[in-house]
Amino acid sequence: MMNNFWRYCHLTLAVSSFLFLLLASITGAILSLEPVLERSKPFAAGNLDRITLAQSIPTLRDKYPDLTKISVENNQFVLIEGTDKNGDDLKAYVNPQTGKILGKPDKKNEFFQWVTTLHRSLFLHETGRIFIGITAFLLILIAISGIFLVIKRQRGIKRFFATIPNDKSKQYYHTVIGRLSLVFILLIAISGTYLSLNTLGIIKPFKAGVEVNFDKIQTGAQINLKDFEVFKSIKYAGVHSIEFPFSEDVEDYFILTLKDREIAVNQVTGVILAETKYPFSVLISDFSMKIHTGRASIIWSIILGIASLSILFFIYSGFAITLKRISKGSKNKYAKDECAYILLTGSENGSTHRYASSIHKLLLKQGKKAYLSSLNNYALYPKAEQIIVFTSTYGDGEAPTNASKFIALVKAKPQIQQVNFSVLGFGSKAYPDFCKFAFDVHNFLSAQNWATPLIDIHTVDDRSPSDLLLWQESWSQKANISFAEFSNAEADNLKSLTAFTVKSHTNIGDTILINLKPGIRTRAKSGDLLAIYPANDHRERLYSIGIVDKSIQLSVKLHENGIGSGFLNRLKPGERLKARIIKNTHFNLPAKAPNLILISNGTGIAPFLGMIDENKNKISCHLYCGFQTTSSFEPFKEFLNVKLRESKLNKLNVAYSRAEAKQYVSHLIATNADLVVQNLLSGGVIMICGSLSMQKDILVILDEICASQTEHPLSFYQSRNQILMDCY
Ligand SMILES: Cc1cc2nc3c(=O)[nH]c(=O)nc-3n(C[C@H](O)[C@H](O)[C@H](O)COP(=O)(O)O)c2cc1C
Repeated sequence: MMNNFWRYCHLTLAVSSFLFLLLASITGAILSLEPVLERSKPFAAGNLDRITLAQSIPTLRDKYPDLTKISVENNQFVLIEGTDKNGDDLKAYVNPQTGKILGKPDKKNEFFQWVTTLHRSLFLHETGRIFIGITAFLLILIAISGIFLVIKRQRGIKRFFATIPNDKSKQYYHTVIGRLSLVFILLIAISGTYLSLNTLGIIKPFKAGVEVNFDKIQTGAQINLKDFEVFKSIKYAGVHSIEFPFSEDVEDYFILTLKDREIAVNQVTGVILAETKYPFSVLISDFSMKIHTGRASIIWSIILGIASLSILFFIYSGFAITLKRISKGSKNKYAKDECAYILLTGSENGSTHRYASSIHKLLLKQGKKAYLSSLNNYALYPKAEQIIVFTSTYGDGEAPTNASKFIALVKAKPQIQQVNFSVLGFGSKAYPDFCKFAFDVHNFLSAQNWATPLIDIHTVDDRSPSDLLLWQESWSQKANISFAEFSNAEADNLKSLTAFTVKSHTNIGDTILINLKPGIRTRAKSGDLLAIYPANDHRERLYSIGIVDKSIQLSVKLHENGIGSGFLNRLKPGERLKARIIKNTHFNLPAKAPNLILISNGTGIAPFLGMIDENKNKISCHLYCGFQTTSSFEPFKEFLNVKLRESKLNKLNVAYSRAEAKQYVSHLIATNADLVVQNLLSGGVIMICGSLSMQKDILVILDEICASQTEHPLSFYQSRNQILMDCY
């Protein structure tokens, strides 16, 4: 919520000041060149922090007796004014130690003068200055809201400069360049605002000047200027200007305008006649001027120029990001009340919405009545058969802005009729809470009595084509929607087939166990999927595989009239099968898990057989599997007993739903809550494979265990890859 607040502030301020900001930053970038060009002139005296007035004034006076003023300008230019020996006006830059003339001041560059006026007042005098002042103030607020957005995005101030995953998006560059330049922009904005307050008279200007008490001026023997104590103690670097006495009369005196005070000095005795220290406001004005104009140093003026240019980039990228967000809205052909397919999206920057939109188009092309909207527009859908949620995750595993109210809306308005749902989460594993909001939505919908999962939740890491393909495959099978006309070039490339040889084929009851010899170049892991095309057409069937003794093992339940299981059932040893492996990386044996709990029902045990066989490090591994009868467990019994003896499996727990105690695997989990807690708290992994209804029951139990016995909800562990699921 806070994130939205800062985002809306940032956007509103940027929109309201956009034109003036554009002008101010273009002119600011141009003006930052002025000090650089000035500095290139050969008038700099150098070493002004070492030369005292006592070392300089006698020499200059000697050389130029009618000197009236010395000014120290930016870039260490020392300007003298007065009249020369011929009585002509003298105005020149000099070396203060030798008096050598280094050059004459040029007329101020007309172009820079023009740009300066535009920058300060837009040629609108007082009105323009007010607009520019307000713009500078808004820029302070934009920079502050930007800083808060970066802190929020980076999950804390300490991680302000931590790496941001580079997805090459405008948002990435907006943030990365932003955090480098925000502090400089803030300084430009604060100093600009202060200067505006000064010129507009809102901060009362300080009346400079020293008041000399003429009655107290004393005369005496003329002391040489080089011996004036006050001149000895003041260096050029601390001087703005020195006004010389008008005549030799003792009542005329030197006026020294220094960085922090003004003093009057007796021209005969060298005594300080009066001194006025500047108030803090003058020092701040002076500092603001330096900061804002870049006159303090050439490096600073270059930084200012870059910061001004970065504002132009922010204006461009900020508006591009906003336009992308706004353009997410698409027109629906059918009203929500007449649609069977409801596609709801949670998307901050539009990529998730674009993918959902392409699925929407696919459905419309196939004559389906489909409706696309954002999760926050959730409503009652009287004709809905399926709700498909496509959502990204933001912040600390939070909902994107257009999905923040979804869960509350569903609670308030449950659907009347039974609806199937599926959730596709978009996220990035670069964040600790991978797809957390998608898990939250999936778990929440699973617990609604009107909602039944059509397929298991799927996640997409950094828009991975293979992850998308995996979802497409699963969803298209269950929803009976062909993706043949769905254009996704990268995904299509993954579709080439390989030949596998059948090594063994065993039927035990209604279970078929098949071992396939992989091709030389086949790379497969337990938990990956094997896609087969039983009718040699677009119809595809997917089976979870286990790798046992280097061969691919399938455990398939034979269904009456099942085209996939029927086809596999007819295979004979030695025959070749054309199929392809689909990587299912989210369901492979985790490399670093300290312990494992494997939960399956029916042939969902298939990938676990491979994983147990792969458990060469003998990490603690508990298997909970559910079967209908003791005979359906028979095909796996011997293999698992061997693994128990080899210590690759620590404990085997079997539940029979139609024999013995008539239990489901979920009952076994409920009675072993302590093991679940131990596993989760020690960073272990729980893997679930089998039917969606079993998954639903298990998730309810895990949710209760997490809520009552750990500090975090279930989705916390899901988003940290501690709960891995592959159900169908
Ligand atoms: C500021 C920020 C925070 C993010 N936080 C997460 C996160 O906590 N978990 C996650 O899985 N992905 C996170 N992501 C990645 C996005 O969810 C991912 O890039 C997604 O594809 C963006 O989809 P969208 O363009 O529809 O918003 C984050 C991205 C950004 C820019």
